[in-house]
Amino acid sequence: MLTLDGKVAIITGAAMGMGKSTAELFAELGAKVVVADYNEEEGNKVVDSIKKDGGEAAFVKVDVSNEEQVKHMVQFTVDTYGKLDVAVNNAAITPDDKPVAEMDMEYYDKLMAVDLKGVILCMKYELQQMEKDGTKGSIINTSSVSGIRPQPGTPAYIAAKHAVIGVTKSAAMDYSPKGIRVNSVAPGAIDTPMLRGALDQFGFDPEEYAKQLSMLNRFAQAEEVAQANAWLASDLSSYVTGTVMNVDGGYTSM
Ligand SMILES: NC(=O)C1=CN([C@@H]2O[C@H](COP(=O)(O)OP(=O)(O)OC[C@H]3O[C@@H](n4cnc5c(N)ncnc54)[C@H](O)[C@@H]3O)[C@@H](O)[C@H]2O)C=CC1
Ligand SMILES: CC(=O)C(C)=O
Repeated sequence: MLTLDGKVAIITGAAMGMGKSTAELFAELGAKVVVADYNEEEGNKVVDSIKKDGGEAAFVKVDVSNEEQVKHMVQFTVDTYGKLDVAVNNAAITPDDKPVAEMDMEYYDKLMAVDLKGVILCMKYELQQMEKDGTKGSIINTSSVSGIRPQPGTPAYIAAKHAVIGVTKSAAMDYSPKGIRVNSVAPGAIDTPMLRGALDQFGFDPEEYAKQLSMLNRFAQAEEVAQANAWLASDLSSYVTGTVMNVDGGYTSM
């Protein structure tokens, strides 16, 4: 049976979207959850709702692009729940919206700092903690179908999401001998505030876009990505490391 009973998990970007659904599902499956986000108000609402449903959760404010704050996030987790077993490095900002020759380099720097450096910083301190404690943990980094099969006009996001897959494989290679598994998840079109924002930005019709981006002809709900995260976090995936799990309704096979 899939259970996260007894595990302590950090989920970044857990105030909204897939991070929120992942935090809620992990708590339902028995994990103690650290909801990590820079949106304090929404993050605390997620904690309150988990606690109301009988789960265990705590909020920590973090900007994942800030090394000191990421270090604090991991220390907070250990101070609050005594250890760290699982991390879902999911926080990211919205894709850019112009081809390379028109790139806004200020937004490029901002996006890279959150969507790539943020994932690396989180792994750095999570791995240090797991190594120190001898924990055979599981780390899941959120990439995207954009890390495999690019969409037009989003070069910075595509670069970051490809690199998330690369750095996941690098960490898997270095830390699997210690029993720490590192995988990435590549969501397709998932109905979250980020996707709705991107559709607005490009003026795409949601119904048409869903058909183009999925064999199933629909957007996924955030819970459907949370389910993949839960499996990778659990002992049921004990022989899986260094992989990319596509949760995209078949898009990358179309
Ligand atoms: N929605 C979609 O269709 C897809 C999303 N993704 C990826 O899935 C992940 C989650 O995306 P969504 O749930 O759609 O996004 P969302 O925009 O709904 O939620 C992102 C969360 O990250 C937080 N966040 C942003 N920057 C942060 C920072 N610097 N430090 C801490 N927290 C920060 C936000 O406050 C928010 O709670 C992201 O990595 C995204 O790139 C990948 C493929 C498709
Ligand atoms: C937001 C995102 O990652 C998409 C639409 O690929």
